Amino acid sequence: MLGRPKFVLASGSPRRLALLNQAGIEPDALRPADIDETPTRGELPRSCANRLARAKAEAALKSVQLDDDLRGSFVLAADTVVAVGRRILPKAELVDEASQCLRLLSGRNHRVYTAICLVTPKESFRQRLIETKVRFKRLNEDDIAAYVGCGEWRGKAGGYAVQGIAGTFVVKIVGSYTNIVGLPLYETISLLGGEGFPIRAGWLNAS
Ligand SMILES: Cc1cn([C@H]2C[C@H](O)[C@@H](COP(=O)(O)OP(=O)(O)OP(=O)(O)O)O2)c(=O)[nH]c1=O
Repeated sequence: MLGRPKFVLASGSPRRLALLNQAGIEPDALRPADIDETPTRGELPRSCANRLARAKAEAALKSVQLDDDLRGSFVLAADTVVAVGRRILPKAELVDEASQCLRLLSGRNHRVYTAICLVTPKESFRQRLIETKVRFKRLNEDDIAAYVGCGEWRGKAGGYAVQGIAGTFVVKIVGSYTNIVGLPLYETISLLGGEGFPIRAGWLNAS
């Protein structure tokens, strides 16, 4: 009998791995893609997320094709973009960037887009774009200074981590919570299941 098809996660994000594990999927390999994630001039948030998820999947596929053990795997990549209107917020690395993001997000709605891109063993590309609307409470300068001091925002789109202290800023979420953290589980699992990946196989040892 053939075993379960192999699964490669094209991501270096510990959050994406943890979310997949939560769904009972243990990747056979991680192939983070080292690509330039700068939005192009005037690029809209949805297009940016779609383009980067695809580019990450393509880069990982190249490395999978060169690996005798992994050839023919499912490959999954994702990209998360936080936006206020048409404006894409950076993946904050500096205190100033994070503070500016939080000033923009304070007391208003923003959108989090995660694009997922799945490459099937036959090398078809399947893509989905998921949108979540988030409303933050009003943040004053003291709130912002205290938050940037905690550091959890580093490397995160929009300069915050909803799964951390920033969860206390959330007044309302419309849509998928896991989409904000970086991998929309319902849509990811539906996509994988629809392409014949045995989703429930990993549920046996869950506790
Ligand atoms: C908004 C938000 C984003 N994030 C994270 C998810 C992603 O890891 C990151 C957005 O950057 P991405 O470029 O989507 O992902 P990444 O560079 O971290 O990982 P890779 O490209 O290797 O897959 O921000 C949170 O963890 N919590 C949040 O609330």
